[in-house]
Amino acid sequence: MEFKPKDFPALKNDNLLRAARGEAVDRIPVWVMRQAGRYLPEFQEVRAKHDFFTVCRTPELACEVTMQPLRRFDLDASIIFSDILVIPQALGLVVEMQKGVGPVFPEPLNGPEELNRLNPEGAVDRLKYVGDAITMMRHLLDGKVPLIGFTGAPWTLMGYMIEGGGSKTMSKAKSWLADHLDKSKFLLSLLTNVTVDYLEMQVKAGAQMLQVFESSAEHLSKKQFVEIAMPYLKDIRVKLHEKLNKQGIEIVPMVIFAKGAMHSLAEMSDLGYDVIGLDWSIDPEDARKQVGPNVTIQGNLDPQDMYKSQEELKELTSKMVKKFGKHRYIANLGHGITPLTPIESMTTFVNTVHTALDD
Ligand SMILES: Cc1c2[nH]c(c1CCC(=O)O)Cc1[nH]c(c(CCC(=O)O)c1C)Cc1[nH]c(c(CCC(=O)O)c1C)Cc1[nH]c(c(C)c1CCC(=O)O)C2
Repeated sequence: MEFKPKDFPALKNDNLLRAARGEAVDRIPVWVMRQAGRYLPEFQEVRAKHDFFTVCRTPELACEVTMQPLRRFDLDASIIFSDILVIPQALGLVVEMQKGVGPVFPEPLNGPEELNRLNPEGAVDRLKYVGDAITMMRHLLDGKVPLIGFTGAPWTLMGYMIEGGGSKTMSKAKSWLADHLDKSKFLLSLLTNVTVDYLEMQVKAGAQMLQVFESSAEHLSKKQFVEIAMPYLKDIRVKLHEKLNKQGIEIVPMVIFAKGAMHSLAEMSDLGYDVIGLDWSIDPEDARKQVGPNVTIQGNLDPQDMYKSQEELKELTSKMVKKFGKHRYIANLGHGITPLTPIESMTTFVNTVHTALDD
């Protein structure tokens, strides 16, 4: 069956979007980063049969795993199954997902002289499969909950492309910043432009909210984050809004999640994003003070708390929700759910968010 990005079923639960826009909600919306993932046996089953990026590139498979957590838990959002590293792939770099290792680039960018290996021409066309999965998912969701699209932020993508995978120190990527700042900025702005086109494509395909993952912000000093990474985060928001406005396309809420950058919440609240994602390192009340009243905050239970007893988890979740309150708040973990998380912890987390303010 072919799915077209039109005549989408009406949204039945729009609490996520209302929270993002600062409107009143019926209940606190909750979703979980990496909610489609290895802690679910049905996800493992799909992965046993198909390579990671085959799942990303095959809309039927991507939709199946996107749907899996929604069948089990009373979530208020879905997030399309994909990965932030599809952009480096579309630019021409090979990325493999290796069992027990994570993403690996057999041939990373070894120096600024290799920037000409990147081919931004037509990159977004090569990511059309993500749009196809989004459109198919909007129809399959039947309006149950909104669908979130996402991307990696420029600095985080640059880090993976230079390190060739995850890195404890990001020392190669940071040495680009120190020794080749102009070339680094060239790369960051190339990634920004592709990202803007990519997010535009996702919105046209049916994404109803967008999250930008700056997961490697933790490797930068505050000064580097503010002076080097943040201007591109702003550019993404400004340029995307401009593009959508020009075409008369409705703007969707945007979330910035910069892991390890809780030192710059006040600065981030000026970027014009509707929602700021919090990592688990910061106290809710502290975060609210720093971002002010006009931004929605999302987070931020420590993923490790999902391994505690169900009673403790309930207690911690309930305390967190009470601190955040119902206004301008989206509940989530403070980073992705980890593979050995007991499934019942997801049920406890989600249901506790929904009932925490009842008494
Ligand atoms: C840094 C990053 C990546 N990918 C992503 C980030 C940013 C979020 C974060 O900080 O965690 C984003 C991402 N990756 C995945 C999603 C899917 C949507 C969702 O359910 O949230 C999302 C939003 C699937 C995935 N992406 C990956 C998996 C697990 C791999 C597998 O199935 O074999 C999933 C479900 C693999 C991946 N992909 C990446 C890494 C470092 C890894 C390996 C780490 C790990 O193993 O958990 C890059």
